[in-house]
Amino acid sequence: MAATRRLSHSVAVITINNPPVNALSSSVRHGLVKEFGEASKDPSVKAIVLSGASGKFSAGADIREFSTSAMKTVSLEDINATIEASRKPVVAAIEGVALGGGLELALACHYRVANAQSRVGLPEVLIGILPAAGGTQRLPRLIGVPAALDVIVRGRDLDKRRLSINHVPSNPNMEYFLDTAVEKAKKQFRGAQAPIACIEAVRASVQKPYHHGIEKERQLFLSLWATGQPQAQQYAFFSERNVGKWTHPSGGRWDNVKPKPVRTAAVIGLGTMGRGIVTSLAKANIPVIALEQDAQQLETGKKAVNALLEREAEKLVKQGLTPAATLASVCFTLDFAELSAVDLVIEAVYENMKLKKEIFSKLSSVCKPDAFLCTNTSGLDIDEIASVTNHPDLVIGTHFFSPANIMRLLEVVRGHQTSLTTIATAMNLGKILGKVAVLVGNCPLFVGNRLLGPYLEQANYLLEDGCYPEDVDKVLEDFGFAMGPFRMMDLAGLDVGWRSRMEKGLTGNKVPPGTPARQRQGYRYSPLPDMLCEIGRYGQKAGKGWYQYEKPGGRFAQPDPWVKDFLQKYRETHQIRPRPVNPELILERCLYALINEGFRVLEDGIASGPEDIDVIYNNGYGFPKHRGGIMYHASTLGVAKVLDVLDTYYRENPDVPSMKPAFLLKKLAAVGGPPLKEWRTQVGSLVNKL
Ligand SMILES: CCCCCCC/C=C/C(=O)SCCNC(=O)CCNC(=O)[C@H](O)C(C)(C)COP(=O)(O)OP(=O)(O)OC[C@H]1O[C@@H](n2cnc3c(N)ncnc32)[C@H](O)[C@@H]1OP(=O)(O)O
Repeated sequence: MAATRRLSHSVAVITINNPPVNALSSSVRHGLVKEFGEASKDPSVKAIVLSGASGKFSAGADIREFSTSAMKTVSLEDINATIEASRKPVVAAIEGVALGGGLELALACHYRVANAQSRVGLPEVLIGILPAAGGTQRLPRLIGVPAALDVIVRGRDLDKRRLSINHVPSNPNMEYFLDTAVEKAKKQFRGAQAPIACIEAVRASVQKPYHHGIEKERQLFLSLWATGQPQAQQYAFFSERNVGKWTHPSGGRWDNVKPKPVRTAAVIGLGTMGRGIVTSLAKANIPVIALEQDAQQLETGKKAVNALLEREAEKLVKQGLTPAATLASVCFTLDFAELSAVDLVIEAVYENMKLKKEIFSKLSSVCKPDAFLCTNTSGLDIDEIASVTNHPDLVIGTHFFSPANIMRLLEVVRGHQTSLTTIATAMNLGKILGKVAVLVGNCPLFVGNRLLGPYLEQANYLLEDGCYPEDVDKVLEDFGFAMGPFRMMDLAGLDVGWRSRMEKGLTGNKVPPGTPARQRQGYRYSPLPDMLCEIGRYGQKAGKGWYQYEKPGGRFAQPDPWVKDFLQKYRETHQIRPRPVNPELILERCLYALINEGFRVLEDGIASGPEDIDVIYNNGYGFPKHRGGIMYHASTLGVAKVLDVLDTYYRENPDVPSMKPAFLLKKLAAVGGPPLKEWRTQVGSLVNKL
């Protein structure tokens, strides 16, 4: 786990060797103590170099050990203290990664050298903890408080050049500076405790001698652990890695099916989604052909892609990296024939089945027979789209999230006939594009958007019952959501859902005459969002929706007196007596609607496990990672409690079927609420509908 070799007789090189990332597991720490002790004692050793095997210094503490007794064995900070106190010079030779405890180890050394490609940072905050092996104490001493806060509280990588050009800044108003940082972190990280603990630990580095600071750092770590947030965030971390290990009921898996290379790709449609997808492919150095239907749209799309690539390039230059993607790797065309040789096509036109089928039928005739055909639909039937092609086995859904060049999530949707190679290729493409790809089954709206339905439904009912958009949004944002449901609807555009409801005959002229305004097929229905769309209040892009904005496309949502008046009149018209709804109830209704649909997705076999749902909702819909995910949160609430609340609500509101407790939820409660990692087994015994 750690071994020593000698250079020039007098230099001992201690190398950490714990594949795949040289995590500082208990065995590594023991190895370091032994090797370092021997090198220190050996009079022929004049200097010690610490390094990592396979081109990686260390990715830090072994996160899997945090909840185990292995943490109680030799502590990293004790090792760091020993290294720092060494009379022989100790040099950290950094390659690859020096993250978290890895960097803290390097900070304890007397000197650090790093190659230009190495990633150096303290990302502990991203898994709910703080750098508690001296990082919050040593880094401010090395680079000053403002720069250290930036690295520690945001979990950012350290900019290597900044270290050399920065002189340690003195700040006459340090307390004010730190208090402001706390306020900012509270707003930015919405309920996450780790960033605040990081700032408090750095505060201790300023106020107290080193050993007091270290003690404060340790206390903060322990109290953070007691909040449960680190466990939740670490579950989210590993879930993101586990979803890559996809399995298929036929026995195909991530490790026994080989993806095909994607050397060239094409994107159909240069709207918002298409532009982002083209940029994403270009960034990954995949030459791409972008196709539009008329010259003007092609030109507009080209300008937009250029602007996105320029922005991406600026970001890289700021990080000291050389941008590889340029407009030169994108070819723009109006001609389908130019797609004849590409390995993979991603269709990204608007959500219309007829149009998508026309395109796929055309692609099937112009593309080479083994080209993979992907659709960026956000919820249409993959099998129906595949049915018009000659090779339905090569058709798959690749649901990107907007902006597609930034958002990390990719839902990979398999149809009934999608081949294993097609799945492997799409999942691998996700990885190449730097996304977290999650394999899901084919059902209306797939996983993420399907979950959104009952959640937004409850949010709308809350307005009917007496709340205002800002009340509901505040509760969910305080819980930690990046955005409440009404701000989110305004951002996405209310017309998207409206058009889909019109197509389904839920609103507009297809609704049978005499249908009550607040009912569809005997169930409760809220026409509120339809009414907003009918008068052009589409949300942010229109300058008004559930909120008002400074201008069309403006970003600052302000509560709108018009909406208040509109809701009051609506309640009067429908003789609804508004009643106060307390924040706990708002949270419960929205959250439990989400959770219940999550259980249904699981029992339908659409997601293969709770982690898949959590990764999708965390990365695509702004669920707070410090709460692990929807399903993880349900497991911490306890399935019995979730069932009880849903049962009560559904008994009182039998006209809201989305709140009828899911069968799987009842089953889990009946078997005593097993831990989340056992839920997959319970689902396995239900019918797999894929
Ligand atoms: C009073 C108490 C005192 C306690 C003091 C503790 C102070 C120190 C704390 C820490 O150091 S916490 C850890 C901080 N480090 C990180 O958060 C880094 C996390 N890892 C990554 O960001 C990435 O994995 C990477 C290192 C950049 C490599 O990325 P890459 O894309 O190349 O590979 P991955 O698929 O992400 O990972 C490969 C493999 O390795 C596992 N893994 C990664 N890091 C860790 C880790 N720190 N501990 C345990 N395991 C780790 C990862 O899960 C993958 O495993 P498999 O999925 O292949 O099984």
